[in-house]
Amino acid sequence: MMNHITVLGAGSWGTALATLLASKGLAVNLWARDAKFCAEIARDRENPRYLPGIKIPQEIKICADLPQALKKHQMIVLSVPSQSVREIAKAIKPYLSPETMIVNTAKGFETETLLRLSQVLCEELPTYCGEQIGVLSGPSHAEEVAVRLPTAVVVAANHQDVAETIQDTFMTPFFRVYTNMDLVGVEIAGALKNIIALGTGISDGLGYGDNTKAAMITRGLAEITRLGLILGAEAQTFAGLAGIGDLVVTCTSMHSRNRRAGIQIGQGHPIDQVLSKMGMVVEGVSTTRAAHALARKVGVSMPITEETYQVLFEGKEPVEAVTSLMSRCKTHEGEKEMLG
Ligand SMILES: NC(=O)C1=CN([C@@H]2O[C@H](COP(=O)(O)OP(=O)(O)OC[C@H]3O[C@@H](n4cnc5c(N)ncnc54)[C@H](O)[C@@H]3O)[C@@H](O)[C@H]2O)C=CC1
Ligand SMILES: O=C(CO)COP(=O)(O)O
Repeated sequence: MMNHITVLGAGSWGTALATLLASKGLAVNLWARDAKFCAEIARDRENPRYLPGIKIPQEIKICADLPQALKKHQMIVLSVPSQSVREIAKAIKPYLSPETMIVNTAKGFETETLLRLSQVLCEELPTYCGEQIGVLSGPSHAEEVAVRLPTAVVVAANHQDVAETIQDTFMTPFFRVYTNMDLVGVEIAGALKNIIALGTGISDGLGYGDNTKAAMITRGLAEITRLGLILGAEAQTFAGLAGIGDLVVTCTSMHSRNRRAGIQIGQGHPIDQVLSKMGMVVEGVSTTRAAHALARKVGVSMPITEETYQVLFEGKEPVEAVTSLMSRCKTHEGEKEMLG
């Protein structure tokens, strides 16, 4: 277990995780880049923009000064959007100690390079690659973790002892952490479920029903698994918390920003307006772009991702996207479909 933790990013997830870690009696620093915002949440002990109604314990030190936030740390938790992970990795490099453990909690790919986020961290922080980097994923909306509703997640790393150290650090009576050695699968599952949540939201926004939602989740899992297997993931991971677990919660919960954005897009609101009004990161948008490119690169069929891409980036009407999905050539379920 690690006792001194710095959480980088005071959005919904960083704030919830800092609160969870502090509830265990750990020494927690919470960093955000905006000094005025930091001063406000330090004064009010609440983060009204990203996690309203949740009291931030006095014990958490909140600051906008990165060297100060990292002065005494054993573990760094990254809770910034996926497209900022490289920038943050560069910024923290001078302040790391040889023992620093890094836990990424963002879900996505870097769109420019199509890399998984642990690969981005490995590029920027090669000394820490392998033995000191882990990933926390699984069905865990910040709003529910912050009020201590029972939650189960998964931590993945290349080494079991790294995963277990992170597991011990985060585990509480209301936050159950499993380990998983399939880092590739856990990262791919956590990133891609956001595309399906956008698509399911669009279907809800169009007024379609529970049958449609179930179809989206199930066929979504099939295409996530298909891409994952080609990229080296293990099939079993997609049946676990990072796979079907996170897919179910994100496609059905009103806490999900991806689902909520999808609903508004399905209702016909302009995409730019929907995203700017959300005021929080909707990771599925950049992940759709990345997965679309990855699927083409490796030659994998991802029909829901393709149609979500068409709606988000090519101006296709949501209702036409559903028609395209329903009128695809007939096919079959099962092991064979995983090959193509
Ligand atoms: N909110 C949730 O329930 C969960 C979120 N996640 C993942 O955690 C990541 C962060 O999500 P949220 O906290 O929900 O997002 P958010 O939109 O609530 O907050 C993001 C925070 O990161 C900050 N930020 C953005 N770019 C930055 C940069 N370059 N440097 C420093 N700070 C920067 C923003 O100012 C904001 O405070 C995402 O990848 C998300 O998928 C994972 C599990 C649960
Ligand atoms: O990853 C999440 C829950 O596990 C959060 O999903 P949203 O980003 O869609 O809110």
